[in-house]
Amino acid sequence: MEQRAHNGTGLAFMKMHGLGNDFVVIDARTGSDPVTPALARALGDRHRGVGFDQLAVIKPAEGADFTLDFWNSDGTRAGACGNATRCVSDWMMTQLGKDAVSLITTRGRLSAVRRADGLVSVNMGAPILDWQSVPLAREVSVEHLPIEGDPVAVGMGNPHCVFFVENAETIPVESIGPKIEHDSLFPERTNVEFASLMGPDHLRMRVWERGTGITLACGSGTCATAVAAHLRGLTGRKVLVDVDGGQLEIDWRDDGVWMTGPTMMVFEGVLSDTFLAAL
Ligand SMILES: N[C@@H](CCC[C@H](N)C(=O)O)C(=O)O
Repeated sequence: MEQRAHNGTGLAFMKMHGLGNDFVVIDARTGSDPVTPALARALGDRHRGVGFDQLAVIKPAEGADFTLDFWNSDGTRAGACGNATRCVSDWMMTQLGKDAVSLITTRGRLSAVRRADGLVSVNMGAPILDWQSVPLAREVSVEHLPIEGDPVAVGMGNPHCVFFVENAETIPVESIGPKIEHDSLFPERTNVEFASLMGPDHLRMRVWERGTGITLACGSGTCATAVAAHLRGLTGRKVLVDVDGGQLEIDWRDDGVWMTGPTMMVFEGVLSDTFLAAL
Protein backbone atom coordinates (compact mmCIF):
# COMPACT_ATOMS: atom_id res chain seq x y z
CA MET A 1 0.00 0.00 0.00
CA GLU A 2 1.27 3.46 -0.85
CA GLN A 3 2.23 5.42 2.27
CA ARG A 4 0.88 8.96 2.25
CA ALA A 5 2.34 11.58 4.50
CA HIS A 6 0.26 14.15 6.37
CA ASN A 7 1.11 16.79 3.75
CA GLY A 8 -2.09 17.48 1.91
CA THR A 9 -2.67 14.03 0.40
CA GLY A 10 -4.40 12.41 3.35
CA LEU A 11 -3.02 9.78 5.72
CA ALA A 12 -3.21 6.08 4.89
CA PHE A 13 -4.24 3.57 7.55
CA MET A 14 -5.29 -0.04 7.94
CA LYS A 15 -7.99 -1.52 10.17
CA MET A 16 -7.28 -4.89 11.78
CA HIS A 17 -8.61 -6.94 14.67
CA GLY A 18 -7.67 -9.92 16.80
CA LEU A 19 -10.75 -11.55 18.37
CA GLY A 20 -12.61 -8.25 18.06
CA ASN A 21 -9.87 -6.27 19.84
CA ASP A 22 -9.65 -3.69 17.04
CA PHE A 23 -6.85 -1.51 15.78
CA VAL A 24 -6.07 1.28 13.41
CA VAL A 25 -2.56 0.76 12.07
CA ILE A 26 -0.41 3.45 10.46
CA ASP A 27 2.69 2.39 8.55
CA ALA A 28 5.20 5.17 9.23
CA ARG A 29 8.30 3.26 8.13
CA THR A 30 9.03 5.63 5.25
CA GLY A 31 7.91 8.95 6.72
CA SER A 32 7.71 10.78 10.00
CA ASP A 33 5.42 9.52 12.78
CA PRO A 34 2.23 11.58 12.37
CA VAL A 35 0.56 10.52 15.63
CA THR A 36 -0.15 12.99 18.41
CA PRO A 37 -2.48 12.50 21.40
CA ALA A 38 -5.06 14.66 19.58
CA LEU A 39 -4.90 12.50 16.43
CA ALA A 40 -5.19 9.31 18.51
CA ARG A 41 -8.30 10.63 20.31
CA ALA A 42 -9.94 11.89 17.08
CA LEU A 43 -9.23 8.67 15.19
CA GLY A 44 -10.40 6.58 18.15
CA ASP A 45 -13.82 8.27 18.18
CA ARG A 46 -16.25 5.61 16.88
CA HIS A 47 -18.73 8.25 15.69
CA ARG A 48 -16.54 11.02 14.29
CA GLY A 49 -13.33 9.10 13.51
CA VAL A 50 -12.58 5.49 12.57
CA GLY A 51 -12.75 3.90 16.02
CA PHE A 52 -10.32 1.51 17.62
CA ASP A 53 -9.28 -0.05 20.91
CA GLN A 54 -5.63 0.73 20.13
CA LEU A 55 -3.75 2.65 17.47
CA ALA A 56 -0.51 0.97 16.36
CA VAL A 57 2.26 2.78 14.51
CA ILE A 58 4.82 0.79 12.51
CA LYS A 59 8.24 2.46 12.45
CA PRO A 60 11.67 1.40 11.21
CA ALA A 61 13.98 -0.57 13.52
CA GLU A 62 17.65 -1.35 13.72
CA GLY A 63 18.33 -5.02 14.29
CA ALA A 64 14.67 -6.05 13.96
CA ASP A 65 12.05 -6.08 11.22
CA PHE A 66 10.10 -3.13 12.62
CA THR A 67 9.24 -1.05 15.67
CA LEU A 68 5.68 -0.88 17.02
CA ASP A 69 4.21 1.91 19.15
CA PHE A 70 0.75 1.75 20.77
CA TRP A 71 -1.83 4.36 21.72
CA ASN A 72 -5.14 3.99 23.56
CA SER A 73 -8.34 5.67 22.38
CA ASP A 74 -8.09 8.27 25.19
CA GLY A 75 -4.84 9.53 23.61
CA THR A 76 -2.48 7.88 26.13
CA ARG A 77 0.38 5.54 25.26
CA ALA A 78 0.41 1.79 25.97
CA GLY A 79 3.65 -0.14 26.44
CA ALA A 80 2.25 -3.40 25.10
CA CYS A 81 -0.60 -4.67 22.98
CA GLY A 82 -0.48 -8.37 22.32
CA ASN A 83 -3.32 -8.62 19.80
CA ALA A 84 -2.10 -5.65 17.74
CA THR A 85 1.38 -7.19 17.81
CA ARG A 86 -0.04 -10.43 16.39
CA CYS A 87 -2.12 -8.62 13.73
CA VAL A 88 0.66 -6.31 12.55
CA SER A 89 3.24 -9.13 12.65
CA ASP A 90 0.99 -11.26 10.43
CA TRP A 91 0.69 -8.39 7.93
CA MET A 92 4.44 -7.74 8.07
CA MET A 93 5.20 -11.44 7.51
CA THR A 94 3.11 -11.27 4.32
CA GLN A 95 4.82 -8.04 3.25
CA LEU A 96 8.29 -9.47 3.87
CA GLY A 97 7.53 -12.98 2.58
CA LYS A 98 8.51 -14.61 5.90
CA ASP A 99 6.84 -16.81 8.52
CA ALA A 100 8.58 -15.12 11.45
CA VAL A 101 9.41 -11.53 12.37
CA SER A 102 11.14 -9.66 15.17
CA LEU A 103 9.99 -6.30 16.45
CA ILE A 104 10.88 -3.66 18.99
CA THR A 105 8.36 -2.28 21.47
CA THR A 106 9.00 -0.14 24.55
CA ARG A 107 9.52 -3.34 26.55
CA GLY A 108 12.21 -4.61 24.19
CA ARG A 109 12.57 -7.10 21.39
CA LEU A 110 9.67 -9.48 20.72
CA SER A 111 9.24 -12.22 18.13
CA ALA A 112 6.22 -13.53 16.29
CA VAL A 113 5.60 -16.56 14.08
CA ARG A 114 2.80 -17.79 11.83
CA ARG A 115 1.92 -21.39 12.66
CA ALA A 116 1.02 -24.05 10.09
CA ASP A 117 -2.65 -23.70 11.11
CA GLY A 118 -2.57 -19.98 10.19
CA LEU A 119 -2.78 -18.75 13.79
CA VAL A 120 -0.18 -16.20 14.85
CA SER A 121 1.92 -16.50 18.00
CA VAL A 122 3.87 -13.77 19.73
CA ASN A 123 6.37 -14.12 22.55
CA MET A 124 5.29 -11.31 24.89
CA GLY A 125 8.41 -11.72 27.02
CA ALA A 126 8.81 -12.66 30.66
CA PRO A 127 6.11 -11.44 33.06
CA ILE A 128 7.13 -8.60 35.37
CA LEU A 129 6.56 -9.63 38.98
CA ASP A 130 8.48 -7.05 41.01
CA TRP A 131 6.30 -4.29 42.46
CA GLN A 132 8.47 -1.37 41.29
CA SER A 133 8.37 -2.47 37.66
CA VAL A 134 4.65 -3.34 37.36
CA PRO A 135 4.60 -0.48 38.58
CA LEU A 136 2.91 -0.29 41.99
CA ALA A 137 2.99 2.77 44.23
CA ARG A 138 4.42 0.98 47.27
CA GLU A 139 5.99 -2.30 48.31
CA VAL A 140 3.33 -5.01 48.57
CA SER A 141 3.12 -8.64 47.46
CA VAL A 142 2.14 -8.70 43.77
CA GLU A 143 0.47 -12.07 44.39
CA HIS A 144 -1.91 -10.64 47.00
CA LEU A 145 -2.64 -6.97 46.47
CA PRO A 146 -4.22 -5.07 49.40
CA ILE A 147 -7.42 -4.49 47.39
CA GLU A 148 -10.82 -6.07 48.12
CA GLY A 149 -11.05 -9.29 46.09
CA ASP A 150 -7.36 -10.20 46.61
CA PRO A 151 -6.16 -9.56 43.03
CA VAL A 152 -2.73 -10.33 41.52
CA ALA A 153 -0.55 -7.69 39.78
CA VAL A 154 1.37 -8.72 36.67
CA GLY A 155 3.35 -6.54 34.26
CA MET A 156 3.51 -7.54 30.60
CA GLY A 157 5.11 -4.28 29.48
CA ASN A 158 1.88 -2.72 30.78
CA PRO A 159 0.22 -3.12 34.18
CA HIS A 160 -2.53 -5.64 34.90
CA CYS A 161 -4.63 -6.33 37.98
CA VAL A 162 -6.18 -9.81 37.83
CA PHE A 163 -9.16 -10.84 39.98
CA PHE A 164 -10.19 -14.48 40.28
CA VAL A 165 -13.95 -14.70 40.68
CA GLU A 166 -16.55 -17.46 40.87
CA ASN A 167 -18.28 -16.37 37.64
CA ALA A 168 -16.69 -13.74 35.39
CA GLU A 169 -19.95 -13.44 33.42
CA THR A 170 -21.78 -11.79 36.30
CA ILE A 171 -19.12 -9.22 37.25
CA PRO A 172 -20.13 -5.58 36.55
CA VAL A 173 -16.88 -4.89 34.68
CA GLU A 174 -18.09 -1.43 33.56
CA SER A 175 -18.41 -0.18 37.15
CA ILE A 176 -15.55 -2.02 38.94
CA GLY A 177 -13.05 -1.70 36.06
CA PRO A 178 -12.64 2.09 36.08
CA LYS A 179 -12.40 2.21 39.90
CA ILE A 180 -9.51 -0.28 39.90
CA GLU A 181 -7.93 1.37 36.83
CA HIS A 182 -7.58 4.55 38.92
CA ASP A 183 -6.72 2.92 42.29
CA SER A 184 -3.86 4.80 43.96
CA LEU A 185 -1.83 1.56 44.13
CA PHE A 186 -1.27 1.93 40.37
CA PRO A 187 0.67 5.16 39.63
CA GLU A 188 0.30 4.61 35.86
CA ARG A 189 -3.28 3.25 36.19
CA THR A 190 -3.90 -0.39 35.25
CA ASN A 191 -5.74 -2.79 32.99
CA VAL A 192 -8.22 -4.92 34.97
CA GLU A 193 -9.08 -8.58 34.36
CA PHE A 194 -11.79 -10.77 35.91
CA ALA A 195 -11.18 -14.49 35.45
CA SER A 196 -12.83 -17.73 36.47
CA LEU A 197 -11.66 -21.32 36.19
CA MET A 198 -13.68 -23.25 33.60
CA GLY A 199 -11.83 -26.56 33.87
CA PRO A 200 -8.29 -27.91 33.96
CA ASP A 201 -6.09 -25.30 32.24
CA HIS A 202 -9.12 -23.44 30.90
CA LEU A 203 -10.07 -19.91 31.98
CA ARG A 204 -12.80 -17.39 31.16
CA MET A 205 -11.67 -13.78 31.28
CA ARG A 206 -13.36 -10.38 30.86
CA VAL A 207 -11.40 -7.17 30.73
CA TRP A 208 -11.46 -3.46 31.40
CA GLU A 209 -8.60 -1.87 29.46
CA ARG A 210 -6.78 1.17 30.78
CA GLY A 211 -7.42 4.13 28.48
CA THR A 212 -10.07 2.31 26.43
CA GLY A 213 -12.68 0.49 28.56
CA ILE A 214 -14.34 -2.87 27.95
CA THR A 215 -12.91 -4.68 24.93
CA LEU A 216 -13.69 -8.06 23.36
CA ALA A 217 -10.16 -9.31 24.04
CA CYS A 218 -6.85 -8.12 25.50
CA GLY A 219 -3.78 -10.12 24.57
CA SER A 220 -1.45 -8.83 27.27
CA GLY A 221 -4.33 -9.16 29.77
CA THR A 222 -4.82 -12.77 28.76
CA CYS A 223 -1.09 -13.41 29.29
CA ALA A 224 -1.21 -11.69 32.69
CA THR A 225 -4.27 -13.74 33.67
CA ALA A 226 -2.57 -17.02 32.72
CA VAL A 227 0.54 -16.06 34.71
CA ALA A 228 -1.57 -15.08 37.72
CA ALA A 229 -3.58 -18.32 37.53
CA HIS A 230 -0.39 -20.37 37.54
CA LEU A 231 1.05 -18.35 40.44
CA ARG A 232 -2.15 -19.01 42.39
CA GLY A 233 -1.87 -22.75 41.69
CA LEU A 234 -5.08 -22.80 39.63
CA THR A 235 -3.59 -23.95 36.31
CA GLY A 236 -0.45 -25.22 34.65
CA ARG A 237 1.69 -22.98 32.46
CA LYS A 238 -0.28 -23.68 29.28
CA VAL A 239 -3.93 -22.63 29.20
CA LEU A 240 -6.84 -21.78 26.94
CA VAL A 241 -8.50 -18.47 27.76
CA ASP A 242 -12.04 -17.65 26.58
CA VAL A 243 -12.53 -13.92 26.08
CA ASP A 244 -15.64 -12.15 24.78
CA GLY A 245 -14.28 -12.27 21.20
CA GLY A 246 -12.98 -15.85 21.07
CA GLN A 247 -10.20 -17.98 22.48
CA LEU A 248 -6.46 -17.45 22.97
CA GLU A 249 -3.81 -20.05 23.77
CA ILE A 250 -1.25 -18.99 26.36
CA ASP A 251 1.96 -20.89 27.04
CA TRP A 252 4.31 -19.51 29.73
CA ARG A 253 7.62 -20.98 28.56
CA ASP A 254 11.16 -20.47 29.82
CA ASP A 255 11.78 -17.81 27.14
CA GLY A 256 8.58 -15.84 27.78
CA VAL A 257 4.79 -15.91 27.61
CA TRP A 258 3.61 -17.03 24.18
CA MET A 259 0.15 -16.05 23.00
CA THR A 260 -1.52 -17.60 19.95
CA GLY A 261 -4.73 -16.71 18.14
CA PRO A 262 -6.36 -15.47 14.94
CA THR A 263 -5.77 -12.15 13.19
CA MET A 264 -7.82 -10.22 10.65
CA MET A 265 -6.91 -7.47 8.20
CA VAL A 266 -10.25 -5.70 7.64
CA PHE A 267 -9.73 -2.74 5.30
CA GLU A 268 -7.44 0.04 4.17
CA GLY A 269 -8.41 3.69 4.08
CA VAL A 270 -7.14 7.24 3.85
CA LEU A 271 -7.92 9.95 6.40
CA SER A 272 -9.07 13.07 4.62
CA ASP A 273 -7.20 16.35 4.76
CA THR A 274 -10.36 17.92 6.18
CA PHE A 275 -10.36 15.47 9.09
CA LEU A 276 -6.65 16.04 9.71
CA ALA A 277 -6.93 19.81 9.46
CA ALA A 278 -9.72 19.85 12.09
CA LEU A 279 -7.45 18.43 14.82
N1 LIG B 1 -5.50 -4.76 23.80
C1 LIG B 1 -4.15 -4.84 24.18
C2 LIG B 1 -3.70 -4.16 25.41
C3 LIG B 1 -4.01 -2.71 25.39
C4 LIG B 1 -3.13 -1.82 26.21
C5 LIG B 1 -3.80 -1.24 27.36
N2 LIG B 1 -5.03 -0.59 27.17
C6 LIG B 1 -2.82 -0.39 28.17
O1 LIG B 1 -2.99 0.85 28.30
O2 LIG B 1 -1.88 -0.98 28.69
C7 LIG B 1 -3.58 -6.24 24.07
O3 LIG B 1 -4.05 -7.00 23.20
O4 LIG B 1 -2.62 -6.55 24.78
